Amino acid sequence: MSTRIAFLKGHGTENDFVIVPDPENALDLTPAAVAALCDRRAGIGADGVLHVVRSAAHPEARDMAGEAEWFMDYRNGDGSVAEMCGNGVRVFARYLQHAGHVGEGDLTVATRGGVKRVHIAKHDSGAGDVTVGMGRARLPEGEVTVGVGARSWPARNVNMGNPHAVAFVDDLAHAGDLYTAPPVGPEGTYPDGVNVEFVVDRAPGHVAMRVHERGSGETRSCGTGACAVAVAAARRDGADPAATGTPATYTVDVPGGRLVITERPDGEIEMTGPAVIVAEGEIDAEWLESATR
Ligand SMILES: N[C@@H](CCC[C@H](N)C(=O)O)C(=O)O
Repeated sequence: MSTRIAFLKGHGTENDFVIVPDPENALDLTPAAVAALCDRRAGIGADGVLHVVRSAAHPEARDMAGEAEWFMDYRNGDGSVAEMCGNGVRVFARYLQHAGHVGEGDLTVATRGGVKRVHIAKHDSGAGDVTVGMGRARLPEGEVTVGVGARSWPARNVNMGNPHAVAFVDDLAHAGDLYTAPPVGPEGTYPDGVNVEFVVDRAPGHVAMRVHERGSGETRSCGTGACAVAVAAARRDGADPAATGTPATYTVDVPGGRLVITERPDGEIEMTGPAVIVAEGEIDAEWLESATR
């Protein structure tokens, strides 16, 4: 009988992940293995993989081991590595709770974007029950442009640890089928690729978005994207918490649900939403090996 690798499946506002617990970092999770796991027809299917490793056992996280016991080694569905995944951190925390590594309340998670503080609420407030401190947004100078077919829009360049281009549009249908990455200019602005958000207004402090994620295609939600959208919407609306001392809160509807984002006067951004574990199982190691050959 071939070796089995334990996995779980989870999602946050339908941004879905294969979770692979590997505390001692013993698995060789190559880009091809990640892509095989995320394949929605031949694999388990997901937008990305959450490789769960003890910080002390991962070369990229060892420095954070004193602050956070667990490292989220996040990979996009095509096997590429990303700096951060906002929904991923919330689902990662839910997994740690599910596995009995942590309880409700506060915890820390090491990511490539630094140590993130997470709070798992005892009761769902209605907005979902896992909150993550996402850190500060960076707003690099210079306007970018996003295009779809014959249309193009000015967009805001927002960095949430990972890169985003946020375009306000009249109708989310104008984003088209999003089967391929929308072109973003000027060329060379995002040498490592970019996540692109299309946004419409729903009401004051309430927007809706679609996203094309670097490395995953169109997804049903993107946490870092929703934060980038909230910050872009706040600046467009003349709200700058650092300047006014007043927090700015935006409700961001995504195809897979709703996220609530608050930017505090110190610049810290908090995101709240649901995070769910839906299944557990075993991967056939031989299949994974052959799928990556
Ligand atoms: N879905 C994620 C973002 C995942 C990484 C992104 N595709 C990238 O390459 O930057 C989120 O919830 O933030």
